[in-house]
Amino acid sequence: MDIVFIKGLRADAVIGVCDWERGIRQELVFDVELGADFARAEQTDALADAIDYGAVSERIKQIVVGSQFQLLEALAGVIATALVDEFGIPWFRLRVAKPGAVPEAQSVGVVIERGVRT
Ligand SMILES: Nc1nc2c(c(=O)[nH]1)N=C([C@H](O)[C@@H](O)CO)CN2
Repeated sequence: MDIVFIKGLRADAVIGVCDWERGIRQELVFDVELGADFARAEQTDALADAIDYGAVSERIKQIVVGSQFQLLEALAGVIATALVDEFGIPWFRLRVAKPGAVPEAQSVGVVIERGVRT
């Protein structure tokens, strides 16, 4: 399987379970690996035959800035649904980091993986 990746995509959201988090926006950082088969894009050299990392990035940002979840898991789940339903991606791994949530940690967050990696 080939991979299209997005690393360090930043977007802010209302996110968190604590009262103080409900009234602020916090920056989240996304790393995404998208499974692909490059065979057709290699032949045609056409973006239409590739997973457009720009379009995927824009969609993730759009979801994030409009969201108000408590848990990172819930936000990741909505993004996962979009990756499957709107982009038809057969396998992906999505990491959502919330820097600063645990001051003693460099970063914390969640990783979800969906689909079958071939
Ligand atoms: N698995 C998770 N654990 C925690 C989350 C979360 O979204 N997923 N969130 C929090 C708080 O919002 C924290 O970031 C601030 O106190 C704690 N644990």
